[in-house]
Amino acid sequence: MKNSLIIALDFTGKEEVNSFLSKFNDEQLFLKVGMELFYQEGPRIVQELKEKGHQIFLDLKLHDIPNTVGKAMERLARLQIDLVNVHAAGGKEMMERALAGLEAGTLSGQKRPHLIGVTQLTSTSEEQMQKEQLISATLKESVLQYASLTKEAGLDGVVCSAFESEEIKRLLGSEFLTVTPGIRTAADEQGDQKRIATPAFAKEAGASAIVVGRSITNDPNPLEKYKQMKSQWEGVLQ
Ligand SMILES: O=C(O)c1cc(=O)[nH]c(=O)n1[C@@H]1O[C@H](COP(=O)(O)O)[C@@H](O)[C@H]1O
Repeated sequence: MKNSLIIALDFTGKEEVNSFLSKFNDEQLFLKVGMELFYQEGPRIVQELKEKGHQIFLDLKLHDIPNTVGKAMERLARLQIDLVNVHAAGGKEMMERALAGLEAGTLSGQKRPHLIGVTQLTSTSEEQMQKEQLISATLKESVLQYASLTKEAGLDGVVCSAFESEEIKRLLGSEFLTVTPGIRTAADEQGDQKRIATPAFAKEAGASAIVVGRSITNDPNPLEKYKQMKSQWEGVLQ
């Protein structure tokens, strides 16, 4: 889990996924299955990717009443994924029930998937947060509050931007996971992301893992781009 570069498979379906992965010469990867792919293909896509030896971050960002999220997590645990998330905004009780559901659903002899809480989405700016969510704190304070709540609920870490990672680790300990999306190289398009950082910046900030989607998936040579970003993340000079 730690030090992983997780590729976001934000594709419309299995065919696109297979064509993308065929360029990686059987390399074992850490892959993120998100809403788009999961809603199209269902749990089977997770099983198929696991059978090929990949690790899976199932990014469904659950956010509902505690009972519903707890029961849903019990089902998701059966998929034997490596990492799964909820929205921290759902509250401490919801997160506690999510964890309990995940534990209840994990088969004996299997490892419980890591559970992390999404703080403020990397597509949210401070201005937007203050205006739309009526939060008068700074964005960093809001992320730290969600991170503390997530830790109190017993979760393994958070999703945040690279800009908040260092402080979260300082406050909540180096073992508390910070998974950071919104990763771009200097040449990449920002798209809808607001808090973007390079792989090297995320490494400096002590991030546990980075999540990269379009920078790799939209590149004409995804394998090369993956290797480039991975070596920047791992601190190898180009
Ligand atoms: O939970 C996530 O993975 C997530 C949280 C967040 O705050 N921001 C964020 O971008 N993500 C996901 O990370 C991926 C980023 O994709 P790119 O912007 O294309 O690199 C997408 O699949 C998002 O759903």
